[in-house]
Amino acid sequence: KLGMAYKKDDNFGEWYSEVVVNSEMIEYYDISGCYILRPWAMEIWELLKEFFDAEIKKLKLKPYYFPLFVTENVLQKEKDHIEGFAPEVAWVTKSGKSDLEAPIAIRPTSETVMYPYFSKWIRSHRDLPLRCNQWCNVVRWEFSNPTPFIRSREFLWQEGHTAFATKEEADEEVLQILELYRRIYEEFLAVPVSKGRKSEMEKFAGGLYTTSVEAFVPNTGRGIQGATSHCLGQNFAKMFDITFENEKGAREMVWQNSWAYTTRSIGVMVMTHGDDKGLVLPPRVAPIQVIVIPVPYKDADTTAIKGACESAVYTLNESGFRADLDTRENYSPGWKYSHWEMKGVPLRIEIGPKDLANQQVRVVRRDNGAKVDIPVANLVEEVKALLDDIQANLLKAAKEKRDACIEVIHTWDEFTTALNNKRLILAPWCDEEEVEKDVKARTKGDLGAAKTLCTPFDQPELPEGTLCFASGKPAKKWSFWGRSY
Ligand SMILES: O=C1CCCN[C@@H]1CCCn1cnc2cc(F)c(Cl)cc2c1=O
Ligand SMILES: [Mg+2]
Repeated sequence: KLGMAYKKDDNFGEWYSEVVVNSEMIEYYDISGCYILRPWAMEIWELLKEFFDAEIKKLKLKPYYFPLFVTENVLQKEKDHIEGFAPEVAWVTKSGKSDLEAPIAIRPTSETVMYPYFSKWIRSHRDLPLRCNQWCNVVRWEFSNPTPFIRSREFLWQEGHTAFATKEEADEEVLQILELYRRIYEEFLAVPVSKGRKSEMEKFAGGLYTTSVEAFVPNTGRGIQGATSHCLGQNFAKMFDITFENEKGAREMVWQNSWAYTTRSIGVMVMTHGDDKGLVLPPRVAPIQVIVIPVPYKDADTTAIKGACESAVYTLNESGFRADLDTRENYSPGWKYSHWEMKGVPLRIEIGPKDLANQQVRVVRRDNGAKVDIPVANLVEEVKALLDDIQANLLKAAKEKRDACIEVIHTWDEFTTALNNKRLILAPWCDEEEVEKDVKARTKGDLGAAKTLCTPFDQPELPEGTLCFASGKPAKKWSFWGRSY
């Protein structure tokens, strides 16, 4: 399929659906909220996983796989943290024609699946730290508008679950993982994110505190949680009796963390960089970084051109780049240019008779369309420089766009104006939950209410006497507010 029917700035929702399908990342499925992830998406997921898994292995995480299914009474074990979630739990009630004795839930997350065994495995301080990670799918039967990658009823994630003897160790790991999430977004997906702490109302109810990396989608003016790293304190240790005998022979409860990022990260990247020609891939997550296309001429030496293409691909692959060539006879070069632009391939190399004669290739950048002729002898170093520049350029452009959306406000009127202008709001807040609830109530509407996105670790100076924009009480911190996904 060539060309886009929708423009990003005219009809963002339709544009997004079209990009993820035309770039061959997603195939729609006949169950609402479920999507087929095709190679162009899975290869990106695998590149992210390769980085993240190697990094957590340096932190001594061990790979596990726990069952998909959890019994009702085990799932209900942690009532207060799941009471709000009950409607989204998917249940298996039959096998074949016969009813199951008791319904079995499909995991929406794995605390209740894992922690009874943490209790069994952890006896002594010598069993700590326990560091468990699994790469799996989870199911949450949500009803709000399903969106490929962003909000689906089944998604892929990694979930880390760790246990330590001391709070200090847990606190440290929360931030180590959060930094890895920042790197996933900024160094791989070229998406700027803000590290911060969730409010008491927005945090994971079963935990002690929640940190997150928050992204922003300028086209919709909505914040979006990129990944989350919780300190659970000793809450689950108490609930599941996860205790250990310390060096002095006394029994203590463990301190736990849990953290995750999901295939949502791919959707955020698509929304951030895509344009009206389709997907734009940051080189570090591009399944193909360079596509080489022969440009045959009527009486040109097509064999020699094809040979030049093959040797360019070979040289680039030998140098560690993901290069491929498109020698399909049944498509014109022009068709191929549009096709690979739609798929977001960072660099296109064209080789025609003139290029052959001059021992050069024509390189075209997907991010800004710039064309440059480079000598075959300099191919590897020039391609490396271009890919590095594209990676940096995409992050820089996205950061500038996100920063241009940030509006610092001080009063309620400024807040509502900024909200209606699809801004990412930075506001002084008294940090009272009642006020957060009040803002939600006062901004309710069909676009959804405003909420706190996070309190950024990087706090601007808060002058003495600054008042909360919503309550007029003394402000305690700057927080990001806005509508969200
Ligand atoms: O965010 C993470 C990181 C990885 C492990 N889990 C935590 C908390 C997950 C919260 N959460 C999120 N969604 C849920 C949906 C549900 F249906 C039920 Cl029963 C529970 C939950 C739930 O606890
Ligand atoms: Mg949810």
